[in-house]
Amino acid sequence: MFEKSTWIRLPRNVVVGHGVRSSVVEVVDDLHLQGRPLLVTSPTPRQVAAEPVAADFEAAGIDPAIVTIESATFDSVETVIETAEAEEVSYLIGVGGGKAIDIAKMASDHLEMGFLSVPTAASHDGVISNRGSVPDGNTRHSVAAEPPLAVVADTEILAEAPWELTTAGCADIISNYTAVMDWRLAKRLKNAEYSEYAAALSEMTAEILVDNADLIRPGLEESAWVVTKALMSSGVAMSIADSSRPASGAEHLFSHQLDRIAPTAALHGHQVGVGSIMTAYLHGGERGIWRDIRDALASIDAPTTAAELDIDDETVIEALTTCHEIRDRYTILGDGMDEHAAREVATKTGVIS
Ligand SMILES: NC(=O)C1=CN([C@@H]2O[C@H](COP(=O)(O)OP(=O)(O)OC[C@H]3O[C@@H](n4cnc5c(N)ncnc54)[C@H](OP(=O)(O)O)[C@@H]3O)[C@@H](O)[C@H]2O)C=CC1
Ligand SMILES: O=C(CO)COP(=O)(O)O
Ligand SMILES: [Zn+2]
Repeated sequence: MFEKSTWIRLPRNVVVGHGVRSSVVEVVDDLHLQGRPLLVTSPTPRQVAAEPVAADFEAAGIDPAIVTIESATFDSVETVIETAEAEEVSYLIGVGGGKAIDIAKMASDHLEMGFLSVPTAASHDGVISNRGSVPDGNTRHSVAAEPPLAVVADTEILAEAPWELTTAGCADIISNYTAVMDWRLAKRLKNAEYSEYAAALSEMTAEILVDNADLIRPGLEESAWVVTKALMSSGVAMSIADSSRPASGAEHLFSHQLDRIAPTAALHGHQVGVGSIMTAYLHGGERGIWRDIRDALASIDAPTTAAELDIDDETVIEALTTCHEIRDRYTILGDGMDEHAAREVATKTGVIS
């Protein structure tokens, strides 16, 4: 008997472009959302976008509530839940980088309310995804959550954000190459659940971004457009797979481990990019695509070395040799790298000196 089934959850409206911040109220109307929104934001995005969005609601005769969170923690999720209940809001709007959007996503899941995603940085592919990522004990990776009802990505705001946030988003996309290699390996060796459509979309997204690398330049709004479309496409791949597998392999394990052990972690996208150089080497050796990944990262000003991440060499080795333990996800790291092998791959790829 045929027993396969799939349920792909995606936003209904995705609005990307110059000045679309002022469309948030219209998008809410189009979704037939009633009542007050709670804007969930963090300090800088509050000034950049949440205050203007709140003013747009007020002008439309809707009184929005607003809560500012400082850190990606379950205490922040709790604060948002309490505020939503106290203010008697009907839906949430996450306005910010990955932190604010993930907190809004997790809180809306708990509250069984819809939420909208309004990114202020093109820094990660969780903007549209059905994954939420809030550190929980020793866990740093994402978990299943609701996707946003809509995404409103204003390229004017995204282009004015610090350039390194955009290069982090690019690196998060470039790392899809190795994520998909790991996924295929896990399918071959461990019969991991696999979606050819999601894998193809994820790889194609990385390819289109790399092919358009010459359009990705500081101060160019076209860059925000190219990167944001790629972030959306990668997030959709995760939703099709109902897993972060298409966009997260061993390079993400490496980054999650750095978040735990490095005294000051770098941006998520930058860490996974450097991880991807090394895991590409592990997949293909000298003749593999690791140089292409490194050169693509370098061409858009993303870090390619531990020094550029401001992380010391020994922390890189510790993360490489221990990160296979942090999640039940088979990758090229198998049951772990020994220290000599880790030092070799990190040195040969120039990640450490
Ligand atoms: N759910 C998912 O599927 C995914 C989730 N993620 C998660 O996303 C997070 C990474 O997101 P990231 O955006 O890098 O992290 P943050 O949200 O912490 O943002 C990084 C920094 O950028 C600042 N910022 C944001 N927008 C602007 C702006 N327009 N101008 C100036 N500064 C700005 C923030 O300010 P401030 O300090 O004021 O907030 C913060 O200091 C990680 O936690 C990662 O795990 C990543 C990929 C997928
Ligand atoms: O960052 C992600 C995809 O880019 C999400 O992956 P994780 O599930 O590893 O957190
Ligand atoms: Zn990522």
